[in-house]
Amino acid sequence: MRPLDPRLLRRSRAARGFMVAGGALALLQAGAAVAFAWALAALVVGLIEGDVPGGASTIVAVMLVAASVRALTGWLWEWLGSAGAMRVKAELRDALLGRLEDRAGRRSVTTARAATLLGPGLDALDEYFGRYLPQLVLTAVATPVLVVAAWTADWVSGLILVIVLPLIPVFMALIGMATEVVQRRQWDRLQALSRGFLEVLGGLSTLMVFGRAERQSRRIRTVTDEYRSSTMKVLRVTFLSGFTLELAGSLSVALVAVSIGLRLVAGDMAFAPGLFVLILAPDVFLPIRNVGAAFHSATAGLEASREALDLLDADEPHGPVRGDRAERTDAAASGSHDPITDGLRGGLRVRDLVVLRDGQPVTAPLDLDAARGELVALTGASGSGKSSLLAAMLGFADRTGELDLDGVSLGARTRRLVAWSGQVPQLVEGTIAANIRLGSEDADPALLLHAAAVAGVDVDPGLRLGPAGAGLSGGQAQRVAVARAVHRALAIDAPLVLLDEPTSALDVDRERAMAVALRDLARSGRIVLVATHRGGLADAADRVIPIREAIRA
Ligand SMILES: Nc1ncnc2c1ncn2[C@@H]1O[C@H](COP(=O)(O)OP(=O)(O)OP(=O)(O)O)[C@@H](O)[C@H]1O
Repeated sequence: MRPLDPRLLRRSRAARGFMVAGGALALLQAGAAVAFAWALAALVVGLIEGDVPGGASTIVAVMLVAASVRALTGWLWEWLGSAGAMRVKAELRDALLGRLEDRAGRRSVTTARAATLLGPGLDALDEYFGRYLPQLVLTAVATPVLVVAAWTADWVSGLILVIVLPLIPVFMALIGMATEVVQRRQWDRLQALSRGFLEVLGGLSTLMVFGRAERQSRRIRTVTDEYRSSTMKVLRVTFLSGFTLELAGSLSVALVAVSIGLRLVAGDMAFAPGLFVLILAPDVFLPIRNVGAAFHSATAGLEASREALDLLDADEPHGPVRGDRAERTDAAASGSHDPITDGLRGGLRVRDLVVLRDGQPVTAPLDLDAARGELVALTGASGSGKSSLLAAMLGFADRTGELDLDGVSLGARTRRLVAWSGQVPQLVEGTIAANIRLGSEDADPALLLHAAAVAGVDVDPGLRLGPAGAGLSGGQAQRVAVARAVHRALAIDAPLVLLDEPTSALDVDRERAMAVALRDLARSGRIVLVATHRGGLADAADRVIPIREAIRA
């Protein structure tokens, strides 16, 4: 495990700032340590010899200033550590969220992994920045200054320090190798635990109905036990390595002390430089010993930041064009300046569109043209790819082929132009009105009633829903979700409205009413594209596009 991942410095401005400010603080701290050791040695020797150079009060003042500077730098380190951790976490979270949004719908990053990484994973950077990195910077910057000061006073002690100091990093490297394995195993276990919890929570009612809840609790118990035992293993390695490093540090200081003692007794050395080096020697080893002690509490942060950086550095897939990259390519080819707003012409145009999931085609090639004002129905067998086509239009799934609206390539970057409701209503806790206005809260309040009327919402907009929108029937929830998409379409004047199975839970009369209302919505100057199995909605559409199933290898 590397003590500091250079990618962190490359990626994070805050981390670079931390290192520069830390370097300056370390120099200040080293200077204060040298000044304190010199002043104390001068005072003691002066008092013994009856002649304090410059006067005892001056020396005491120097000692007080040096001690104050050390205390101040200690406090500044605390502040720098927490501020640095906060900023770096925010930067990494921001970058990761951006990357995960690009990757939405990909299986490579599971929800549990993302949640663990973004939450407790990056929180572990507090220890890393708060305790470990300050000591690492001190070791890199202050230790050489202290060694040079000791060498200047007594070259033999300087030489001993130069010989024994590298032993500690060697021990640390050996311990680091052992730690890496146990730490990675523990991180994997934590992720497995989160994954298990998330799956079980998501499907709890199903598991209970099918009598599988007990088996799942046994599974969680097993994973928890494994996590507990791997935590104990990490702790064992931590204690052992702490002991080893303390021993190595103490023996090294003892070596310097013994050599000085022998030479003082033999009269080969003056008392003042000997005392100065003796006072300074523990300070020389202190940062490196602290690095060892803080290393283990920081490894969780190191491991999480490694994973975050791996994810950020992961190569984009080759071959098939990803949603947002397709936009850029198409925009460049058409020479357009603002791919989102320029060149409004021509409605929806789809050529040879194939949606990819995990790099594999899941739809047959599709051609489609739709003009503004049209209600278009995508129909086809279950699994033929209707939802996947909508996902590609939203930039949630990779695709090949051309897909543009009014001459602008559709995908992640144009998502804000599209109003959408999915197959599952996905309502949130709060009032029906808040659910409908979600994301467009500033819109004209009159639009709420308009959208509710289009979607046939007949429940009181002030009614409060429970967590995950609990409190409505399936059909009611579906209509609220459609109302939300319609509200957004009206609020942002979206040229494209995508609705996935908007009438699947409605009776025939309500379906007919919604079909008419959606056609009217289209007539107001937008394309309304619905994926549907229902004849009633398809019959009302201006255009019906049958989706063929992809031929799979
Ligand atoms: N997230 C995903 N990852 C991988 N494959 C997927 C994913 N979602 C869908 N698929 C696959 O893509 C194909 C098309 O699925 P899609 O949901 O688009 O079909 P659909 O026509 O909307 O089906 P339905 O009418 O049942 O909703 C299916 O074979 C499915 O297995």
